[in-house]
Amino acid sequence: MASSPPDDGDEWVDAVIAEDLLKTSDPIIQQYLAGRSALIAEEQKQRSDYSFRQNLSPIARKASDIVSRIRAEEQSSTWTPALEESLAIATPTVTVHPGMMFTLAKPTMEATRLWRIVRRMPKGALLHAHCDAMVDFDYLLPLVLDTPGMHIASPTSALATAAQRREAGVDIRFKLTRPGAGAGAAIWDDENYVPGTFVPMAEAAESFTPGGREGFLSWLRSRCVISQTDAVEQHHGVDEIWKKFMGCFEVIGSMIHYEPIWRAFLQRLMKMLVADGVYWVEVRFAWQIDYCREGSEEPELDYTHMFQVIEEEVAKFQATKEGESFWGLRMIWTSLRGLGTRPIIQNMSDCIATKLAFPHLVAGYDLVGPEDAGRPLADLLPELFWFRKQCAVEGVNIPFFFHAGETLGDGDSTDNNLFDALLLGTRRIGHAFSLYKHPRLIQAVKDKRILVESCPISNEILRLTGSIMQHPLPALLARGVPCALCNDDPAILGQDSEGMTHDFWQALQGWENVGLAGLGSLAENSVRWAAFEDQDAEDWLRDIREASVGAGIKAERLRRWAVEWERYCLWIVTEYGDGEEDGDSESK
Ligand SMILES: O=c1[nH]cnc2c1ncn2[C@@H]1O[C@H](CO)[C@@H](O)[C@H]1O
Repeated sequence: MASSPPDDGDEWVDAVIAEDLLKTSDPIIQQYLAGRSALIAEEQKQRSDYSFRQNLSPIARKASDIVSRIRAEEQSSTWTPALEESLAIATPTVTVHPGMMFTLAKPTMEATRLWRIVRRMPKGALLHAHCDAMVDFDYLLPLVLDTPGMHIASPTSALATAAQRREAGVDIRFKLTRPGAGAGAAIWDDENYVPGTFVPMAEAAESFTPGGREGFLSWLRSRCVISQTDAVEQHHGVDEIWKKFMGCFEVIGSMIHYEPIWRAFLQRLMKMLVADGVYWVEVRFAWQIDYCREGSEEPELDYTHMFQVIEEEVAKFQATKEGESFWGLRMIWTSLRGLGTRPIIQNMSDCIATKLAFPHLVAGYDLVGPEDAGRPLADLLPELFWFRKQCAVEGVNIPFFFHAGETLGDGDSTDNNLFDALLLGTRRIGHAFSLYKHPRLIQAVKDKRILVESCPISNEILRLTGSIMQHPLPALLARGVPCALCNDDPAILGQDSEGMTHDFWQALQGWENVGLAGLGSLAENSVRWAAFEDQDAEDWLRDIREASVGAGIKAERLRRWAVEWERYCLWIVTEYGDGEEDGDSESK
């Protein structure tokens, strides 16, 4: 073949082309294209969002086409190679992955039309998120600082040098003691601070250098979040980022285990979720019993008060105008998987005791912490069988909602957690990042109607994937696995907001096959697989199977969600429709 393009001036070349080349309208090419479309359509039938897509109303179809058009426009106007390259030049230590890294894309993303559209979407239920990491620090840290009686200590050293401020332990708690004036500054002073001494937090903040209160808040924030720099320096690897991540939990955990803060925390969480179109949340939490009531520095002996407060605050929120549409909140009890047998059994007992006292607030049980660091589920079998037996003895039903396969491994013990999660009867799987490598398991997950709680931004920040485009969720959706999107640890990992808009947005802009209908299906799944009430395995599966035509609470909420979805699609059409879309096309 000639390597140079035909010269425009050479008329004979055009003549040869006109003579020899088939036109797109020629039957052979038309036949080819028909076969091609049929093959694509055939494959799309296997998708888990296929039937949702098929059943779109005319308005939803039109909204979906509008969103696809806007997506394509922004793809070519905003998400250009030039933008990627300008970021690569500005940050030479960063590897620019196709699809862009989340924290680099975030400010641009939040200014798009697609953002405004996704923000408004009724997202249903948030099924996978860790309590301490759910409320934004711009709200939380000033609140903690301004709560009377809050003190700060470092158990390891003063917080004088940059290294100490970066690495030393930080403990923030309510204390009755009132040391003499000026004691707050001692924590910044290597000479005079006795490690472990609690000093008044407000005083410490005022005497912080540089910057006083503002400087203090920004330092404290840096101890609670994975910074953009931490997130993009991927050459540091999974273990390094997990070390930073665990350090954040230690700082945050200490400060929210105090009644007034816990109450405000819950209100903020629910308010921000509703504002993001999330009506229901299942919160995983791993608190030791170090929670204190207002005015007390003596930790409670059990979880009763903490759960009492949850009950009160949910009811209080639901009684407000804002909270009218909030369906509620339940907890998924979690133990730290890395602990030994004794503390895990103790924690399981606490779980059962709390379940007996607050059956409606404890939805299930899970194990958390860095999965690659162990212990794997296979190693935890004695504890898990004990738990099951003990639940039976006590007459409670606490189903499993296991994390599994949050790993890059293939056939290692973390990857194999997927087999155990399935065999142990998990109702959903948290992450299931490595599931796409397991054809037999995928079949079983579908047969048993297990939902995958996928957390794409979390997986990216914790270094399992370089960008949304490398994430395996599309492989699961294409194979028909039911999935929901979740935000995992949004306050720590960089979404910086309680809602799920960032994760939904990433899925929409990242994956051509998803589209508005795909997002709708993921949201509908979150409602369909929510644990609204205690159910035995049979009733749980029946409600998932019957979905909105069932008779129970789940069916009723699915119908309510569907009404919101239609209203939302109508809003898209009214706001962004320009008459070009006719709603007849194959919707994505
Ligand atoms: O994505 C995750 N996988 C496993 N464990 C996690 C993840 N995110 C947070 N935690 C763990 O949950 C506890 C707080 O509930 C923390 O110990 C944290 O390490």
